[in-house]
Order: sequence, then structure tokens, then C-alpha cells
Amino acid sequence: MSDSRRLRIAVQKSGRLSDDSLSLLKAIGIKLNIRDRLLIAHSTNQPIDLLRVRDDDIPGLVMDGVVDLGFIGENELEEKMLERQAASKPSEFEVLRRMDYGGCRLSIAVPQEMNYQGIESLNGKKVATTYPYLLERFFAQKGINAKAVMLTGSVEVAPRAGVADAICDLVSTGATLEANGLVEKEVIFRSKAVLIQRADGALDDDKQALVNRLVPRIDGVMQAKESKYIMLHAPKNYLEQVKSLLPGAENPTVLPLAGSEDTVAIHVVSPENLFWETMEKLKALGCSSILVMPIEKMMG
Ligand SMILES: Nc1ncnc2c1ncn2[C@@H]1O[C@H](COP(=O)(O)OP(=O)(O)OP(=O)(O)O)[C@@H](O)[C@H]1O
Ligand SMILES: O=P(O)(O)OC[C@H]1O[C@H](OP(=O)(O)OP(=O)(O)O)[C@H](O)[C@@H]1O
Ligand SMILES: [Mg+2]
Repeated sequence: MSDSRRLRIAVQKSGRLSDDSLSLLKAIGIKLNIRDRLLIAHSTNQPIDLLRVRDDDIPGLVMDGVVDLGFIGENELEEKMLERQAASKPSEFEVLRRMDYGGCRLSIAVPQEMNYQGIESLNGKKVATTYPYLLERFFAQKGINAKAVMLTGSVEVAPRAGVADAICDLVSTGATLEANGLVEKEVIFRSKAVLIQRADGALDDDKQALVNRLVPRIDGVMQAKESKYIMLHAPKNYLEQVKSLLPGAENPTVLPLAGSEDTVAIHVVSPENLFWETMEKLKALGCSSILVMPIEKMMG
């Protein structure tokens, strides 16, 4: 059963974005009771329902106002926006946050044996892709006369199957391309996951108030992930040198150490990790008990 007063969030049911999106919701304090087969999951501690769907459906669900928020890859979002614009369907949405996961690029790749001399080599060729609108836009911008052939899966086998001359697909490590004898040639779009909301002003006041409380929590979780709490003992005489080695240590907490005149304890929240090289330099200055700890949550 769904209740339209509850905030509806769409997430990918099973795929590259699922685990990270669910972990984030958990980290911002939303308890969910997820049963694998079910399309909908109700939060047990917030007026929130989760809709678990294929990622292809998420942009449309948000743009049609069926759900209030959605986690989606920018590649899929931009493609669906172009598709809906071409069909004169509503295509408005608002990006609330760009996430730190789902990073990939949409690239054109060609068979190893192809004599590729630059994008002009694609003139008159067929390129298989799941993203025809993004690809056609790229061709139009570059003045290339090539044809996008739509395939919903197994794009990387299209050249071998004789269906196309090249492909345009998502790449992260490049392992899939390599395994299929393809070489990446042009990056046409760089993507990460984003959290989107229905068009500006489309949410009622209660729902918008809830969203406005959740977004700073997302910032807090993302900031915490990048930050570290660093503690160490340092010789008093080298305090300035130690501070200059610690990222973000303009105003560290400096505490006396019981029973020691010439050593202090330094605590600092660093906006980045402490590299082994820096730890070695601190040690060389006479520092000891150097601890680098993860931070779970942060609020300014
Ligand atoms: N190799 C990758 N590394 C990181 N992110 C990726 C990678 N491949 C895809 N993504 C991102 O994750 C999104 C979902 O990818 P996935 O492969 O799970 O989609 P799908 O097969 O279309 O799933 P669905 O069954 O939901 O339609 C992509 O649209 C992209 O934004
Ligand atoms: O460059 P790589 O690290 O090899 O990643 C790229 C692959 O990852 C994605 O597919 P995924 O593995 O999610 O499977 P799918 O194609 O079945 O969705 C994408 O569609 C590529 O095929
Ligand atoms: Mg999909």
C-alpha cells in the first residue's frame, strides 16, 4: 500500500547504484525493511517509501511526479531527458546533490584492428549503444555523419556480431572493453550518481521540509567519508613543522601530556586521508602514537 503523504524515493532495484544508494539512506538515519522480491519498501522510522525499479525508469518517474526523489546516474538522466524532450514529455527535475559513487564515462570504442584516425573515421559507420540521444548529440556537435544503433544490452559484442562497426558504452576500469577486443577512443560524457527531485516547487510543504532536513545529512555523510580524525604525540619544539605536515591543521587541538614536559598531544580533523609518506615524515620529526581514524558523521 502506498500513501501519497509519504515521501517517495526511487532507487535502482539491482545494479551498480543499488548498494551505495541504500547505504546512504541508512547512513542518513532512514531505517528500511527491504524484502528482495518487493517493489516497495516502507521506512519504519520516517514517512518515506522506497520504490525499487530498473534505473531506466527513474528519470521518468521523477519527471512525471510519480516519485519525489530518485538516485540515478547522470548518463541515464541526461539520455532520458533528451528522449523526453524529443517526445515533448515533461522533462523537468532538480539536482539536489552529486554523489561520490557511480563514477563512469560514456565512451566510443572501436575494434583493435580498425584503422582509427580520429572521429572522422566514424563517418558513414554504425555505432551500437544504449544511449542513442547522447551519441547523436555528440555526432551532431562534431559534424560526424554516423548512425547510432540502439541496443539495450550486450553492446560490446555488436562489432563481432556484425551489427555495428563501433560501440558507445559505459566504461569504468576498461576491463569489459579489453575482454572484447575494443579500444576506447572518445569520452563523450562523464557521469556520477545524482540525487534528483521533482521540478522546483512540486513538493508539498511537509515533504519539502523533510527533504530539506535530509540533504544536509547527506552532505554530512559525504564530508565524513572524506575526512579523518588524526591524533598523535609530537615534540613541543617541532609543533609548527608538525602542523605544516597535517592537512587542514590550521587550528589543531593541542593538549598537554601527563608526566611529559616536552611532548604534546595533537588532535585534528583532516579533510583528507593521511598518506603513509606524511606519517613517515611525522615519525622522522619525533612524533609517535600516530592514529588515523574514520569519522562516521559530521555536522558543521
Ligand atoms: N562500471 C561501472 N562503474 C561505475 N558505475 C557504473 C558502471 N557501469 C554503470 N555505472 C553506473 O551505474 C548505472 C547503473 O548501471 P547498471 O549496469 O547496474 O545498469 P543496468 O544494467 O541498466 O540496470 P537496470 O537493470 O536497473 O536497468 C549506470 O547508468 C551508470 O551511471
Ligand atoms: O570498464 P568496466 O569496469 O569493465 O565497466 C564497464 C561495464 O560495467 C557496466 O556493466 P555492468 O558490469 O554493470 O553489467 P551490465 O552490463 O550487465 O549492466 C557497463 O555497462 C559496462 O559493460
Ligand atoms: Mg538500465
